[in-house]
Amino acid sequence: MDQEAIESFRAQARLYKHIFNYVSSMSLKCAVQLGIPDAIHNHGEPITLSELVSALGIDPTNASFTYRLMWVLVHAGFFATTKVNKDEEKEAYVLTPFSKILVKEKINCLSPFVVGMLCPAMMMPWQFLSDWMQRTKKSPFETANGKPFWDYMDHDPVFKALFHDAMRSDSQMMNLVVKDCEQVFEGLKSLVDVGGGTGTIARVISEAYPQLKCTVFDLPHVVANLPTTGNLNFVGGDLFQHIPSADAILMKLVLHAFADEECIKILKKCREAIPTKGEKGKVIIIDIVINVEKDEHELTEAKLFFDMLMMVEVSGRERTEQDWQKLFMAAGFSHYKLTPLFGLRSLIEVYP
Ligand SMILES: C[S@@+](CC[C@H](N)C(=O)[O-])C[C@H]1O[C@@H](n2cnc3c(N)ncnc32)[C@H](O)[C@@H]1O
Ligand SMILES: O=c1cc(-c2ccc(O)cc2)oc2c(O)c(O)ccc12
Repeated sequence: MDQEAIESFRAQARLYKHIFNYVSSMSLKCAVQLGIPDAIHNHGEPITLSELVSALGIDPTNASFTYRLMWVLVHAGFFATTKVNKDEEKEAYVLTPFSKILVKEKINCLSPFVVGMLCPAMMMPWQFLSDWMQRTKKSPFETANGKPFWDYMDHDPVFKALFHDAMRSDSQMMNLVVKDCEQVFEGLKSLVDVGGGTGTIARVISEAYPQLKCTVFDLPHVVANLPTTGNLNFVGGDLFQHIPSADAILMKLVLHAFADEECIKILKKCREAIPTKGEKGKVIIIDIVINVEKDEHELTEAKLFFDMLMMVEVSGRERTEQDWQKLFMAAGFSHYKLTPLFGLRSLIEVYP
């Protein structure tokens, strides 16, 4: 075979891998729905195929399907295999760092994120992306689901629960870093978590800093019936209309859902809500900052995926540090301090 033909076949294999990347994500979703990470964890030692099939309540005649699912997931690194004992040929499955964060009893379990992000309402909009770019005014999400993201959520309780569970599980990971953020919260008496959802991150902060009065501010249907506990309370409203006053405003994964002009409006409202004189008064943003030069290839790829996700679902975008700086200055802020956190997010303190 000549060089050109060899290259074409290599390119074909790479192309097919990309075309069928969804097989990897959907197989992972299937594993989470079946409870495979929990079954392996609860077994307490490497689990053989027949033990796994039995633990999952799968009909033994379907064991070969489970074997093939595990084959692709082991190949992708979600699980690993080990020999049951040195002399035996028999293999058994174990968790890897990837699947350890899918075990339900772990505080940082991301299983709800897998199921929520891969639900039909989130997947269908991708079918309308090229159409939207060429001619449609409605966002891909609206074309696919009949309503814009937040309106649709108000009318579909199943989607609402899936999405908020996904965001809650993503926020739980913040437990791992909040204790390292003392200098961000020290000296503050009050904080409003704008677009704080059902209050996961505010609850973590209010427990870590009992002197801090924390308010979660979100759409009325999101915070309806959420009770005040200790130093944590909930207020419903629209962030474009009015933001409650406090020493600091927190916005985690909120601004990336909006276009630049909307972000400037929101930031101006935040500036009105905090003290603009003296030591206190800042906006704390936890969001993605794209840094192609500094980040590893895989991290940039994940951030670019989120950029596409924001475009398709809510007409938002992820930003570089320069993009963020422009927004802060346009909204009348004077300076900011950017601290990269672990994983995808950075923490930005923005001052009047
Ligand atoms: C991606 S979620 C982030 C939730 C939470 N901050 C977190 O990180 O888990 C964005 C939140 O913004 C809220 N939101 C969207 N539009 C809003 C508006 N106009 N006024 C108030 N909250 C809004 C949504 O209800 C949602 O809870
Ligand atoms: O569908 C999403 C996903 C996110 C999201 C979740 C977790 C991360 O670490 C980054 C991004 O954020 C969203 C969002 O802010 C929004 O307004 C709508 C949809 C999503």
